[in-house]
Amino acid sequence: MSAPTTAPIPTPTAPGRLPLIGHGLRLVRDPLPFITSLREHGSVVRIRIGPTPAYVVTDPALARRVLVADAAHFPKGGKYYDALRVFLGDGVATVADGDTHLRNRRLMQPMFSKAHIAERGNAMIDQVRTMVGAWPEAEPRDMFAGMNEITLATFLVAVFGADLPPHLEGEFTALMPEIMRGTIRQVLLPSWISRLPLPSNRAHADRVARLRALIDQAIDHHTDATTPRSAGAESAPGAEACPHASQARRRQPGGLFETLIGVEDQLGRRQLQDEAITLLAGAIETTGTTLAWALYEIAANPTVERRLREELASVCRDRPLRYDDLDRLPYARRVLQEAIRKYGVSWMVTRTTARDIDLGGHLIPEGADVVWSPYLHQHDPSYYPDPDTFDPDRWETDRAAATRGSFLAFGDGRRKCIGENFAWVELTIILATVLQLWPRFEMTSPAPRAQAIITVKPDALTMGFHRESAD
Ligand code: HEM
Repeated sequence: MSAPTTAPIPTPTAPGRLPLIGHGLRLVRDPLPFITSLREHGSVVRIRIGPTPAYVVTDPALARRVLVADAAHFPKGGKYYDALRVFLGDGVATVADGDTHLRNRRLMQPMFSKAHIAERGNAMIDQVRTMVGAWPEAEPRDMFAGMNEITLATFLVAVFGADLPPHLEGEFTALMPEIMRGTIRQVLLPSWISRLPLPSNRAHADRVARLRALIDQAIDHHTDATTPRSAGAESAPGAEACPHASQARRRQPGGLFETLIGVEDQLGRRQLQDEAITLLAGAIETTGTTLAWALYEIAANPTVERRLREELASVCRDRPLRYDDLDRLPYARRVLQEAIRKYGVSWMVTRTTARDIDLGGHLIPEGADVVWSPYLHQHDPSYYPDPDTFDPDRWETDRAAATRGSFLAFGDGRRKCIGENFAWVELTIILATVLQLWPRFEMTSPAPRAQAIITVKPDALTMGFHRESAD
């Protein structure tokens, strides 16, 4: 950060502002065209959400300054995170920047190391095979809801182990969409309305309380299920190199959450609950939406489908997918990356300014909301020619260089997505398993429109799956 040495560049205000609501209506009615249109007006553009100004960063190099180089001056905070905290508590995604965030993030990081995820890989594959294999043939499936269900179940198996009582998974599945809707309501409405004793506010609070109780049961179940080994038991080769080696010796391998339970004395039970809820909220819809879009694009692009199936057949032959196969599926990775690029998945993420600050010559006042948008950058034609075209080959090494650091789907810097490694593993497992178990699938609804709510989701998308291929 540096104080401006010349007069600040005047920051343009986006056109179409209405009295009282500012750009609120455009953000609700057509958020994606609106947010991508801001690039035409400058690299930092002022919008108004109601009476409050917010500064949208349209240049990915400046977004990186916000997230990395000048991150200390652009902390997380503001109304949006206050509303999320009602649901997520002080989990790693919502807790303010500072020592607590750094410490908790450091304690959580080993949970998502490649080695720990690899230990859960085959259990995740089993779970996905069971669910995807049970789909009734040819019956139209709602892909957004269906993919969220699978990502939730896979996440639970990875994090808490394979033997959670079935009622927990069922209740999580029923509660999460309602809670997400209630949370959006609270983010959008003035905070005094969220505090009124309205039936909708009470119902939201009851659901959040129920989710907390379920999470607590999952943690207890996990702790009970992990029995101590006998004193003389051999440890796994290489276990000493792992920072959680003593924990691994004490317990049978369970889920990824084991590493957090191992530091419960440092975090406390309430914090463990907050972290589990945060991970649940961060993990499900992001990956579920990506998969729904990827399958839609595959159904719409026969060449992409053929290349995916050829790659999978060359690696697995006729046997089921194994964890070790995942790194040998580069085309599947490019397809998934392109689905994430084309559809966002996050379209609006916020920071506040800790002081008056110069950003690319624009003076942003202390306490202002600053918006950055992976979706906006990933649709910038100067980095992604023909951005509305689904083109997995743009991620081939020689062409990918042209994106020059503008791919910010997982964020960057100190608040970068902690679940990125996990997301790639889970996405690849689910995509490959659907292709292996269903030789043919097709759209059974008209082409969906992208709808920006929490993630950029399809407004309506159903598909049918068939055991016989077309030829
Ligand atoms: C396609 C999948 C995913 C995408 C595109 C995605 C995207 C993001 C982005 C953009 C951020 C940064 C937000 C910010 O800077 O304010 C983030 C943070 C986060 N993500 Fe993800 N995410 C994905 C999957 C996951 C998964 C699977 C998990 C959990 C297993 C997860 C957990 C989190 C958490 C806890 C944070 C907050 C990190 C912090 O503030 O320190 N995400 N994610």
